[in-house]
Amino acid sequence: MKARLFQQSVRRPQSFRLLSKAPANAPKASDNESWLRKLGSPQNKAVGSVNRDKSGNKSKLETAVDVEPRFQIASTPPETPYINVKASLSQFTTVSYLQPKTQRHAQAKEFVDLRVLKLRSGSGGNGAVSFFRDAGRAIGPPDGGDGGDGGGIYVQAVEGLNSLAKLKTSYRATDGESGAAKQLDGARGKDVLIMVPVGTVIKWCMDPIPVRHAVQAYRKANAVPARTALDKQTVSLHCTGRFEMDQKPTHIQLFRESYGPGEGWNFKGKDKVYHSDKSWFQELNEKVKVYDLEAAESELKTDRFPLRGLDFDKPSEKPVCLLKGGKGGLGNMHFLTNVIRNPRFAKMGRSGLEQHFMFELKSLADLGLVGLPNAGKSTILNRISNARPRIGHWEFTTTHPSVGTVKLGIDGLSFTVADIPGIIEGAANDRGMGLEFIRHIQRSKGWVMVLSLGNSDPLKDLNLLITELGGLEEVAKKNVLVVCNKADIGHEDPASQKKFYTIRDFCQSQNWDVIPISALNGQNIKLLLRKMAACAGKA
Ligand SMILES: Nc1nc2c(ncn2[C@@H]2O[C@H](COP(=O)(O)OP(=O)(O)OP(=O)(O)O)[C@@H](O)[C@H]2O)c(=O)[nH]1
Repeated sequence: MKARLFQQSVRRPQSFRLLSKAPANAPKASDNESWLRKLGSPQNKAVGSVNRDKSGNKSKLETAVDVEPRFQIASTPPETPYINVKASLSQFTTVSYLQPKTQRHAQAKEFVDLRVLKLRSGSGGNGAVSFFRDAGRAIGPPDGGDGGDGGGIYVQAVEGLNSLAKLKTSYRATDGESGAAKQLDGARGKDVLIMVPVGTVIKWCMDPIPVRHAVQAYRKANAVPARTALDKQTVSLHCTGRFEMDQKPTHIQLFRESYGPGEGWNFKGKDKVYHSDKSWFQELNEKVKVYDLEAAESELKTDRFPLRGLDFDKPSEKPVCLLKGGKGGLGNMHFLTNVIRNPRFAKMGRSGLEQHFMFELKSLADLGLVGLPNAGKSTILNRISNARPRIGHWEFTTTHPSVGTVKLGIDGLSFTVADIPGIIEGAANDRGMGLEFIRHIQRSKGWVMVLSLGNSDPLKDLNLLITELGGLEEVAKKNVLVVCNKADIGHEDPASQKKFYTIRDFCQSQNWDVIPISALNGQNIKLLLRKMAACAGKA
């Protein structure tokens, strides 16, 4: 905490009756000296991670390295004060941001479930250099007030929103105002509050511009899809976390570009060169260095972001701070001592923090409907819920997810179902709609895989779905229900029936539930609802 050494924070000028006397709240050299003494010397101060590793403090992009897909620990304390993590770039950016802007904007009009935002908190205002003056006194004690703290960036999840479309591309909180004469502290910068829908996950991400360039270069050299290029490039991050036990990285350390200890002075009248030569200034500066180090240490403690992101899966009780504003600088009244009678210098405010974040809206549906295009997912959702997704006999009628609520009519029991665009072979490599919409079913307890018995080989379709969703192991993490739709097509034909039995046998081998239905004719829908409720964990 900043030491305010004399009087309370003063926001309004005082009126003085005795014009030639210094004001009653004028700073006292003895108070200032006792504060400076208490700070101690920078040598004795454990500076922790502040000074170390300044050059490597940024997230770094590296190319063409084969890495583990998740977070790989590169080096750990005590060599560095951080757990250094290498991760594939795909963890910290998104394929859709590699597309040309025009394509993204066309999609943005329809449904926005992903945004990359550039956020910046405000810098602190500068401390003022000023001296008390009145008719009877040419120059009185220093009375320069402190700069106000910069505004912060906050996020709050609220009910009633269902898209990220209204978010701007960048937000900037305002800087704190500079301090002024008569011990006036500058006003605090204005905070920015970003409202997001419940279900939003915020992840730290790389600045999309260098990423786009790096990926383009990699793809040119290797002729691979964008997702592969992202997977093959790594980003190195300084992380904090549990050091003692298993060295588990939990937070990404963010770094602001503020001045170092002993820097950040504003001089008035005589300049920096003049002051740097003076032993009284050097002595003072040595002590103020400790104040700067403490400020930097406290920034390092707050400037951290969860490695795996912030999940707003319920409305937030109060706004959550993403980026804290910079601290205001000290006014010259703090630097009056028995030796320094006219401090013509004050501290600058500390800088704000600029970072990119990825906002993803992940639906909170209990069940996710997945299937190849045209399998009949939208028809099913239409029949069983209040959702009205588009139905068409052409592929990819569904271009964005829709969520419907299914009411069972028993004890008010209900569950929600998300329909996402059809998955095709190569989706994992961004063919078709890709796997961009998978986020909407990632939270779901159960996955309902919809197959069309009208297709020639539904078992092949099922295997394709499993592969594109990440393999059996990934799928097995969910409750699974396989729905064989379009059972009306050739239902009396033994060849058609055989298709269903083959699927049924496969499902039995996986311990998955299976049901034949006709969504078009409404056959077997009641039983389907019961099975879906069980799959959603509601029955
Ligand atoms: N015969 C028959 N046709 C069906 C059945 N269910 C859906 N259809 C038809 O299949 C076509 C595709 O249905 P949709 O519900 O749009 O399929 P979808 O899986 O949502 O398709 P995408 O939007 O491409 O993902 C439509 O023409 C439906 O009328 C069914 O049980 N029997």
